[in-house]
Amino acid sequence: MSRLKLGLPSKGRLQGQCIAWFHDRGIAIERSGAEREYAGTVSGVDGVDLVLLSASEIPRELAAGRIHLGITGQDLVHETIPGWEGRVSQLAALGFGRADLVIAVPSIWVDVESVEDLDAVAADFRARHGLRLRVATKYHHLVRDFLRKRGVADYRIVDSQGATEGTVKNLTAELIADITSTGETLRANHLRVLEDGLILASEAALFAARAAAWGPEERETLATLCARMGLSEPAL
Ligand SMILES: Nc1ncnc2c1ncn2[C@@H]1O[C@H](COP(=O)(O)OP(=O)(O)OP(=O)(O)O)[C@@H](O)[C@H]1O
Ligand SMILES: O=P(O)(O)OC[C@H]1O[C@H](OP(=O)(O)OP(=O)(O)O)[C@H](O)[C@@H]1O
Repeated sequence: MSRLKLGLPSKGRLQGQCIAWFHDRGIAIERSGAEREYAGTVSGVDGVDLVLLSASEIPRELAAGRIHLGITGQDLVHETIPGWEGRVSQLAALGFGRADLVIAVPSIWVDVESVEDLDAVAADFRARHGLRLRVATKYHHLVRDFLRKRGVADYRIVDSQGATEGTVKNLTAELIADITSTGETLRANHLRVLEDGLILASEAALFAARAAAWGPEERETLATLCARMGLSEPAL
């Protein structure tokens, strides 16, 4: 029998919340093997194989159709899959893993309150230093789209895959775009979110891959899963 591949985060807070979400719907996800072994089983529904992946790899696996279903953050799907709506279908937003992708500037930039103000800062920075403002982020596509729509063009992206809030202090960027939830990391690093600097309010969501091999058996398993989860079946 062809089996449906379900991709879940391999560790961290998202994994625990995913397992709890399925548990509440009568589906048991159990890690198997050694504590650190990335293997597990799904029971309570037939025909599902578990694939444990880094949250940031799940969008790529969905886009390629190597997994049929996957749970990860909307921010990662929107960032990683160009034209994501054509390649995956969001079955449900799950209400956990909430975080905001925001643009934040040094708190001491008292005159910079909005994205519009950034344009003036960028022009000033260019005039004084002959350089473009540097925005540190791992969300290159989402940040570019957001700033383009708001008419900010005189900047450059500096890639930062972690500890992004530290880049301003380390003088590798003038401002940042990153995920925040409590805001503590921003505050601790003397950064302030622009008043209209929310790029995306993200949460974890269940996605189905359009490119996956949806044979009759996988479709039947999907129908069973959707019924169990109280979701309508996606058109794939
Ligand atoms: N406070 C938070 N900090 C970071 N990510 C958060 C937070 N709250 C929710 N998230 C979400 O969790 C997801 C990232 O999860 P995680 O940190 O496990 O992924 P990752 O960094 O790709 O993991 P890995 O280190 O395995 O590659 C993103 O979708 C993000 O929006
Ligand atoms: O608003 P807060 O509650 O302070 O949370 C936000 C921070 O948490 C995340 O980092 P994480 O610890 O996941 O590590 P990362 O730098 O590798 O993303 C995120 O990148 C922020 O730095």
